[in-house]
Amino acid sequence: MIRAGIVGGTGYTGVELLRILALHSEVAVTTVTSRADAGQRVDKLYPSLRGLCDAVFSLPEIDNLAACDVVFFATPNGTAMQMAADLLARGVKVIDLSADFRIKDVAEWEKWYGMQHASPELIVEAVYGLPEVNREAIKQARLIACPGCYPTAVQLGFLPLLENSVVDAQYLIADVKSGVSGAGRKAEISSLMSEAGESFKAYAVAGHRHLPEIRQGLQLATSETVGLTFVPHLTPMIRGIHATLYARLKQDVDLQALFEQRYQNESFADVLPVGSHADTRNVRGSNRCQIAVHQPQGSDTVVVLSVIDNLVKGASGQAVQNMNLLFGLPEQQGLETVALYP
Ligand SMILES: NC(=O)C1=CN([C@@H]2O[C@H](COP(=O)(O)OP(=O)(O)OC[C@H]3O[C@@H](n4cnc5c(N)ncnc54)[C@H](OP(=O)(O)O)[C@@H]3O)[C@@H](O)[C@H]2O)C=CC1
Ligand SMILES: CC(=O)N[C@@H](CCC(=O)OP(=O)(O)O)C(=O)O
Repeated sequence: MIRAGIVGGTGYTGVELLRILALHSEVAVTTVTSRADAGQRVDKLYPSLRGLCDAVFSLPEIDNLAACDVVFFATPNGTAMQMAADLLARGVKVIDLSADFRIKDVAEWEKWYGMQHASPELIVEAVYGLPEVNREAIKQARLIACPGCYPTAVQLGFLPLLENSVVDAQYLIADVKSGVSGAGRKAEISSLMSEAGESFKAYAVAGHRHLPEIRQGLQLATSETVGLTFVPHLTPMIRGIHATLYARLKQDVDLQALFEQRYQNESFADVLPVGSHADTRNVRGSNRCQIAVHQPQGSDTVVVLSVIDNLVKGASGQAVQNMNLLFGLPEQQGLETVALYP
C-alpha cells in the first residue's frame, strides 16, 4: 500500500483528495493535516467520509509526514515551497496542487505571486503534472507541480491546434468561466452566496496569475511566439470550468480529426462528436476534460469548448492521476467515476 499524506486536508481540494483516495485500493491515507482542526477526527468534520477514513487531523510538521511515501500539498501558494525540500530529503515524493513549482522562471513567479520563492533550486527539477503532455517525465519525478484549474482546461483545448501549427499562435483568446469552489473554502466576501449568486462577472482582466502558466505551457508546443488574452469569469455554480477558446486558422484542416487523433489514447481527454456543446455538468465529479471543436459558419476562426471539474481534473483528480503514474499504477486507478448528472 502507498502511504499518502495530505497537507491542507480541510480545504476543498484536500477533501476532494480524501474522497478519491478513500476508494483507491492501493492507497492508505495515513496523515491529514490542519492547523485549525488538529486533533479532530476527519470524518467528524466531513461525515461523508464516515467508515472510509479513520484519520485524525495533525499539524503540518515534517515529522508527522516523513513516514509517508507521497505527500500532497493542498495548501495556499507559498506553503509547499517551505516544506518540499525536507520531505524530498527524507525520500518522500511530493505532489503539489498549488502554484509553487509550476513556473520555471523564478522572477516571473515572484512577480505574479508577490512573494520570494523559498526553494528556487527545486523549480528546475519539478515536473509539470499535465499527463497528456508530460507522462514519461512524471513517471520519473520526485516533485510534481500540478497545473492550475484554468491552465488545465485552456491548455488541453489549445494544444492540438498549436502542436500542429494550424493557428496563428500570436492571437489566442481564452474566455473562461469558473465555479465558486475555485476560490477555495476560506471565508471571502466575493464567495458569499449573496455576492456570487444571481450574478456573473469577469475579474482580473488586466492580468491573472494563471496567464504566465498557460503561456509557458502553450509556448512549449509551438516555435511561434504565443500571444494570449485570458479573461477569467466567476459564475454562480459550485464546481466547473468552461473555457471558450478562439484562434485564427492559418489553413484548411479537419479539426475534428485533429482533436480526435491527438487524444485518441487519453482516458481523461474526451473529444465530443461534431456539433456538440461541452457542458460542465457532464464532467462534474469526474476526472474528464470534455472538448468540442467548432468552426462557426466556415469562417477562419476556430472555437474550442473545453470543460472540466475544477476540483477533479483541475486539481485533486489530476493529482491522483499523477500519483498513479509516479507509482507505476494504471493511470485510471481510483478515477473511474461517472459524472454526477444533473
Ligand atoms: N479550488 C480549486 O478549484 C483549485 C485549487 N488549486 C490550488 O490548490 C490549493 C488548495 O486550494 P483549496 O483547497 O481551494 O484551498 P482552501 O483554502 O479550501 O484550503 C486550504 C487548506 O490549506 C490549509 N492551510 C492553509 N495555510 C496553511 C499553511 N500555511 N500551512 C499548512 N496548511 C495550510 C488549510 O487548513 P488549516 O488552515 O487548518 O491548516 C486548508 O486545509 C491552492 O494552492 C489552490 O490555489 C488548484 C486547482 C484548483
Ligand atoms: C474562481 C476563482 O477564484 N478561482 C481562483 C483560481 C484558484 C486556483 O486554482 O489557483 P491556483 O491554480 O493558482 O492554485 C482564482 O482566480 O484565484
